[in-house]
Amino acid sequence: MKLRGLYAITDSQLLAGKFLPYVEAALDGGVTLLQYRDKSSDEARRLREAQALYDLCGRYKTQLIINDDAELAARLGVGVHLGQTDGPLTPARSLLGRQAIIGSTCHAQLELAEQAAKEGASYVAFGRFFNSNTKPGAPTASLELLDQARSKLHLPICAIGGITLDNAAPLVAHGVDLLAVVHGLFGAENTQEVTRRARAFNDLFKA
Ligand SMILES: Cc1ncc(COP(=O)(O)OP(=O)(O)O)c(N)n1
Ligand SMILES: Cc1ncsc1CCOP(=O)(O)O
Ligand SMILES: [Mg+2]
Repeated sequence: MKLRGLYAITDSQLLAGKFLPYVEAALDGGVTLLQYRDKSSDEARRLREAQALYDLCGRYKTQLIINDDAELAARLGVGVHLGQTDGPLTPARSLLGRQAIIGSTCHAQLELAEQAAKEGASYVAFGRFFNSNTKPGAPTASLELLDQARSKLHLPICAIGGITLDNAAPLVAHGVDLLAVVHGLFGAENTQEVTRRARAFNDLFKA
């Protein structure tokens, strides 16, 4: 499966009280990957919500990715996204199998991406590219880094951090395969606007 297009990421605070309708609206507009990102330690809620997303993704033929938690991903039989402090990639690959999508945060460092590629990552993620409400302190990455990554890596490249419809086009022009978005997608006033934004993000890959 080609990893290219919109990568929607949930946010428990932003989506409080409208979690499933907003996610479904995004899937309706077209989502290549959906990441369940919940930084709480409420395991029961995490399992319940991840299961609900799994069911929804099944209906829309979208791939679900769990942030941080390879055990939960294994329980559901889906992919995982691992940051630099979320545990090593190799055991996660053994746990989840050859087919599973495993993503790796590489901040703004090409060396981290090369290492992740060696360890069997399915995609590498750079960012943040812009000011982010969700993770203001994330290290900043540049378009030049994307150019270097594109020429050195043979893996899908994901960009993250403050991405909106107004600033995403240059990222795609510099070789990004996946646009990972929280606020720029789910910070919308209503579900119709979420769907419109999802479609518009995907259209950037057709230009
Ligand atoms: C697609 C994607 N890219 C980067 C991240 C950030 O992961 P990490 O650095 O582990 O930070 P948290 O998201 O866990 O706070 C991501 N989640 N998804
Ligand atoms: C998880 C993460 N990692 C780097 S920036 C970021 C947050 C992305 O959210 P937003 O699209 O709202 O900036
Ligand atoms: Mg993490």
